[in-house]
Amino acid sequence: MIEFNHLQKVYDSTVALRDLSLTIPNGKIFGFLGHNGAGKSTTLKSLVSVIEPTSGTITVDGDNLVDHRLAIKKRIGYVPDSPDIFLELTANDYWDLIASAYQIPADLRKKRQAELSELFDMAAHADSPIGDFSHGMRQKAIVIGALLPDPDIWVLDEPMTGLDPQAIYDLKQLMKKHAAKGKTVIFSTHVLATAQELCDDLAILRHGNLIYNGSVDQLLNTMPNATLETIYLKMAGRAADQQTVNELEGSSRND
Ligand SMILES: Nc1ncnc2c1ncn2[C@@H]1O[C@H](COP(=O)(O)OP(=O)(O)OP(=O)(O)O)[C@@H](O)[C@H]1O
Repeated sequence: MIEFNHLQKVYDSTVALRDLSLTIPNGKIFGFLGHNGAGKSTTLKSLVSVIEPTSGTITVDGDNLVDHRLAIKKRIGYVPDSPDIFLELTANDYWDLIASAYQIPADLRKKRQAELSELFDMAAHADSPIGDFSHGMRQKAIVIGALLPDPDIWVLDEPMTGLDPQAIYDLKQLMKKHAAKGKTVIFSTHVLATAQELCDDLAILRHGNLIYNGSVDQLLNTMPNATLETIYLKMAGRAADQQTVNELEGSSRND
C-alpha cells in the first residue's frame, strides 16, 4: 500500500501540490486525472524519487520513502512523461543499464526482454540508438525497460501518448496482467475512456488540490447514465460545478 500524507510541492513561486493525502492499495490499477498543470507528474515524480516534495511524506508498505529510498526505488518501474532520454544509447544499452541497476538475473532479463521486444515489435531495433527512434518507438523502449525488473509497482506518466493503436492495446493488456498478479499499476492520463476502462481507483487533481479519490464505480454511480468524461468535466472542467465537487468529496470521504 502506498500512502501520500499531506504532500506539498512548491516550485519557486508555483504551488504544484497542496496537502495531498491519499492511499493506493496493492494489486490495483490507480489513475491520476487532471488538466494540464494539475500536479499529476509532480505526484508521480515524488513517488519515484525524481523530485523531493517540499513537505509531507510518502510511505510504501509502511516504509517511509526518505528512510528506505533505494529499497523502494528497486521495487518501482517508471515510465516518465517524456521518452526523450538516453538518446545516445542503443535500446539494448538502455536495457543493460536497467538490468544492472535492478540486478536482474541474466536468464530472466533475456526471457523478459525477448517477450516484451517481440510484443512491441522492437526486437529488430534493439541495437539502434534511441535517438534514431520515432516518439512511439522511444516510448516502447522505455516501457520495456520499466517492465524488465517485473516491478511490484509500475508507474507510468501518460504512457499511451504517441503509441500506435496496437501498442496501446498491448500496453493496456500488460497493465491489467500486472495488476492481476497482485502488483500495483499507477498511471496518469488525459484519455478518460482509458481511465474508465482500466482503473479500479482514481484521483482527480485540480490546481494541485485533490478533488476526488475513490473508485471509478463509485464516481459513475453518483450520476447514473453519465460517462466519466461528463462527470470529470463537471468536476475539473472550465465550468466546474463546486457543488458537485463538494458532494463527491463528501461521498468519497464517507466511503
Ligand atoms: N520543474 C518545474 N519548475 C517550475 N514549475 C514546475 C516544474 N515542474 C512543474 N511545474 C509546475 O507545477 C505545476 C504542476 O505541474 P505537473 O507537471 O505536475 O502537472 P501535470 O498535471 O502533470 O500536467 P500535464 O498534464 O500538462 O503533464 C504546473 O503549474 C507546472 O508549471
